[in-house]
Amino acid sequence: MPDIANQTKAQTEGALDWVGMSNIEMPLVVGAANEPERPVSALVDAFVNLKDPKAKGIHMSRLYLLLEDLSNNNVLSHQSLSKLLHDFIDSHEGLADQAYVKFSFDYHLRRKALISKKPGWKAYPVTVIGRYDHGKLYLQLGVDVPYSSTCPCSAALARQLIQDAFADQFGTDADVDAEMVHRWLGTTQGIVATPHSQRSIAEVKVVMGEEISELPIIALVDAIEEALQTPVQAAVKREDEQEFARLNGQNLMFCEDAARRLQHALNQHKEFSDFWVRVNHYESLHAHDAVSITTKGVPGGFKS
Ligand SMILES: Nc1nc2c(ncn2[C@@H]2O[C@H](COP(=O)(O)OP(=O)(O)OP(=O)(O)O)[C@@H](O)[C@H]2O)c(=O)[nH]1
Repeated sequence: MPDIANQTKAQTEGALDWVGMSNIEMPLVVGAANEPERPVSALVDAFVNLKDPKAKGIHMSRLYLLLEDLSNNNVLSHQSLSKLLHDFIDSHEGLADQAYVKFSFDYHLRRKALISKKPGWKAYPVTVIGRYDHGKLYLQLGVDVPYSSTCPCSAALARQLIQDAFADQFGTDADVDAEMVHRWLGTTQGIVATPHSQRSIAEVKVVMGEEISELPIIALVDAIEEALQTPVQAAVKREDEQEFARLNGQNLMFCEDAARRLQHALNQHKEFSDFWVRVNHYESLHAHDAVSITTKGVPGGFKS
């Protein structure tokens, strides 16, 4: 059989940064810290550099078959990722000395309701990137976390309308009957305006330091949800919805507030040597989004 990659030379010579395959469909078993191993349906990007300017091309099938082996016989973990990248390079002796792989999948977690504690599934889009670069291993974990954000400005404007409605109803200096006020507060006129809120998504990427041996997916999701306080819910009874309303009211957030909360929380996690955060508030006031971006500020690290 003709073997173009091995037997012919490049028509135009030149080294290439990355060559490989994108969007390979593949089932995988994911091994994350503090969770049982879990099957997922992944899309995979696999690349090596082509350092020989005269070589016709890389051997895509070798990368594919190494991924096949991971899919069938192993679990996606820190260790298997590191081995995979080394195998990518070993399979391209003389052609490549750098390797890159990216796995994208939804990772389902059981999350408990706020008060009733009823469990429900939530799917978190996760990316795991591994790169073997000039003898150094680089591992990145990314997750998108949906949450609710209520506008602090809108809340203040709504409070003012409520104060005005109160003055209209009871006057400003008369003695008021507490029982009447209590009853009035329970009517639509008592809460005459409500602030707007929106479903929002925090996109977070972290670089995993060398001390991390298991994928910290749950720790990262927990850190983000703990910082924001208003993650979207799965199973919801009325007591849970009421608690969600209270949490929204007590955690009013511009996109700047959300990004700063995440910045502060991720700075506490020393095992993440770098981070990048993009907060997207899909506004209900506007047809456009409010966005803020921040990084840890590591020299040579993530850029906004
Ligand atoms: N390098 C390269 N291969 C491509 C591309 N598009 C499709 N292929 C195909 O990928 C297939 C696998 O290539 P190789 O890994 O070299 O296959 P092989 O020669 O059977 O495998 P080895 O014996 O391990 O070298 C070949 O049939 C190529 O034609 C491309 O853009 N670049």
